[in-house]
Amino acid sequence: MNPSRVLVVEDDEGLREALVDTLALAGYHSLEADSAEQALLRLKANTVDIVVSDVQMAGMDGLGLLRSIKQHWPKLPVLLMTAYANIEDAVSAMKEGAIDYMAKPFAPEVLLNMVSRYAPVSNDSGQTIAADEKSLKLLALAEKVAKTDASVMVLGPSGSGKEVMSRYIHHSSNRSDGPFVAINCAAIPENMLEATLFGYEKGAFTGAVQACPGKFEQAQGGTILLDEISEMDLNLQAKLLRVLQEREVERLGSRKSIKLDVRVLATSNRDLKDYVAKGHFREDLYYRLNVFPLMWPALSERPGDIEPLAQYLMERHCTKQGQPVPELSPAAVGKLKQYTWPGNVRELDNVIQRALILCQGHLVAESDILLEGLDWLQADGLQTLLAPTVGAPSESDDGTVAPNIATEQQVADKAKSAMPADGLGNELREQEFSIILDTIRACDGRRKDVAEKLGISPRTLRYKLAKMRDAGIDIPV
Ligand SMILES: Nc1ncnc2c1ncn2[C@@H]1O[C@H](COP(=O)(O)OP(=O)(O)OP(=O)(O)O)[C@@H](O)[C@H]1O
Repeated sequence: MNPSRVLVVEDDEGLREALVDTLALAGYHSLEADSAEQALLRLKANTVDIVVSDVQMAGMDGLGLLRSIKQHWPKLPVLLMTAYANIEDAVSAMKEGAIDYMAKPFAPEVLLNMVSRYAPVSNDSGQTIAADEKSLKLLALAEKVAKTDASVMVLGPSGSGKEVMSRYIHHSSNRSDGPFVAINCAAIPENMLEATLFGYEKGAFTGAVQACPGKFEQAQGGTILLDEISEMDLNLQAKLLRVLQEREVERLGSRKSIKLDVRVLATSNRDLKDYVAKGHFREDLYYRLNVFPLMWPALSERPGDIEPLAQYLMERHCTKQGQPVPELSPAAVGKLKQYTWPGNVRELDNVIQRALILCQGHLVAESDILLEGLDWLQADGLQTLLAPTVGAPSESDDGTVAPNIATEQQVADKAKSAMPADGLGNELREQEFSIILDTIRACDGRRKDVAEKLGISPRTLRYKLAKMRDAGIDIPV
């Protein structure tokens, strides 16, 4: 499941960060460059799937960069960003091989729509690991329902593998040759979700400088996954219901109906029935989506999956980094099996990445398995533990807590890499996370109220929650 890689070239640091955040929320990995010259250096050292570049930059401009890319990497797609006043430049750049352009300012979703046309979010192979009897039974059931065109609602706790399960259904269905289009309803700003789902015509809203098909159209002949559907606002739920009933969609700003041949899957980690009872989710939409409900259990309820999943995750990371795969010692396996995994498979993934950094030689020892809450406090500072094998502190301040020391990149750069050793930064982050958790509880899970109370935008809150989930923290719903 390697995410597609995007090289973002922008000399305005604030805008560059916003672009990278938007792409990260949607599941992309980004490389950054603050000039065309730096972009060329990055391209020499890294493989990327698409370049998103500003046109107006000091030194070599975006057009110069485009020409150089077309000369050295003719197949690499280049998407340009330009100010309105310079649109003519951008249009002539398209003649030179740019795939498209975006006029600034543009909505995050315009960026995501453009990028996703040339670089899918992940090149997932659809591999689903299951060994526990409970999981195997559920997969057999999923396979059965996959052969029908019924809507399926996959329910389960955060990080348990609901998206993996949804992909499994798609790959087992008669639509497996068609596209699988996933959209995270919680990660897209509310005012852009409608345009993202249904598409829009040129001029439908500010920033819609060209027509764009929506996710439903992109999923024609395949499957659409509406991830975290419960986070969709009630007005949009009504519109979605109409699309599902009529099996046709109208782009924003258009009266033309487009017939749909799309299978719909949805996920939620909420108790949706209760959510319906509280008036947050439409009952009619619930029944339309819930034709076949599948409960994907927490990892602790299927302990037989823990060891094979750990093995698979180790192989996944090592293969990606071209490293030999170490063995899990029996004591390490024992420790993994005894833990309760509140953050489910996503937390297991974090633990495995940490273990790969810590392990010496070909065996993952029990002491390489650091579990949140149990080992973090007692580890006497990981810096000490890591000191013999890794170097200087990382510069990154990505809002993660101390446990999230082992990103994939760090595994790659094992010899050079380091955990964030700045204890104060970690403490602050932990405090921030605990304030967020307290506020979620105080607001009874209502994300809008939480954002308001914290004085941050809902989008920033979603970003922070995504980071917390990635760090294996269970977010109350
Ligand atoms: N059965 C599985 N086989 C292989 N990988 C898995 C499996 N289950 C989960 N994973 C991995 O665990 C991580 C989390 O899985 P996924 O995103 O599907 O969870 P989720 O329940 O949809 O999470 P969220 O509720 O936060 O959206 C992913 O990296 C995924 O690859």
